[in-house]
Amino acid sequence: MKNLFLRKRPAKSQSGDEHQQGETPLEASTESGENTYNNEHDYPTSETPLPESEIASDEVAAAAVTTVDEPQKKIKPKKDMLPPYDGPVLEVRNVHRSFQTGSRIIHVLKGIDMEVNPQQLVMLKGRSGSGKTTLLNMLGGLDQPSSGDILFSGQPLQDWGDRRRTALRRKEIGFIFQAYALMPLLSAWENVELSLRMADVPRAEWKDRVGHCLDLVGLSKRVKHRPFEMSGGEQQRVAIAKAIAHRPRLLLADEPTAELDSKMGAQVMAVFRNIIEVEQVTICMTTHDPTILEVADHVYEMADGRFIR
Ligand SMILES: Nc1ncnc2c1ncn2[C@@H]1O[C@H](COP(=O)(O)OP(=O)(O)OP(=O)(O)O)[C@@H](O)[C@H]1O
Repeated sequence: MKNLFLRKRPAKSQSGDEHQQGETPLEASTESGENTYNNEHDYPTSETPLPESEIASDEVAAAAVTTVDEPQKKIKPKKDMLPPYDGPVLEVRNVHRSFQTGSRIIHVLKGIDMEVNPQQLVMLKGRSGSGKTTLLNMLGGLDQPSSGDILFSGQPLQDWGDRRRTALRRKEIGFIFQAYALMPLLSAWENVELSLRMADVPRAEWKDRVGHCLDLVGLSKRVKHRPFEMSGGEQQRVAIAKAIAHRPRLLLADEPTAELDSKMGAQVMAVFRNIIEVEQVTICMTTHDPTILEVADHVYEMADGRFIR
């Protein structure tokens, strides 16, 4: 596959080795045809490309999936659930996870240590069954370690009750899945709006926020499409808009490009880099795909429940 990413950043392994970087322009196309829908939600939709300093080449400018009509605004993450904290978004210390199936105990995670810093794109790679999803579930408070600590913005999640962890997930974390997880009967706009409803964002803010998020992922002209009327890449970009709508600090993505071809996968990764800048979000994702690793700031490689690099 060609190198297709919008920005060039060194990817570091846990040992600090830097991956070799080449020219990595985003491939010059979008996967969908002309828009046939009008914007009935009355929000801005003109298509000024990213500033020149933000793009790698004219080819990229032609392809930019992240079009905006105003200089992009930096949006500060909410601080309502957590006190201000300058340290890592995630600190994982000697985490183990075992499951009991019948009389058997399966030791899946065997002493994980990691750190995810603000506005980083961190990838977990490894073979099927190595423990990536198990770890990701714990990072998002969906599961608890058998032992060890996970700190979210300095707060020990294991000391929190279920209700507080659920509130944290709703307000501070966005989830993206391999299979998009969109509501099939709702339009792109309504899917993103649903996320704001779930996070108790005041209704008065919905219109601007939904428009902004769909604009950020390059779908301002597809707001009325329902999932089955969109390509896989477009559906995943709606899922990203949905995941960031409530301004989470952390985005967790489980194999977000696994169902996509290389071009659409590259567009998704370009969107990830853009939302890190604009929304100041931090992203941790799993992948099998070696071709997307170079867009990461840091890569952790897992084998049999441990990091090997
Ligand atoms: N709830 C559970 N009960 C028993 N075993 C489990 C449970 N969850 C995960 N496992 C086991 O833990 C191991 C790691 O699973 P996990 O899904 O984390 O791997 P993965 O690296 O994400 O794989 P893939 O890339 O295929 O998604 C597997 O052997 C799996 O069967």
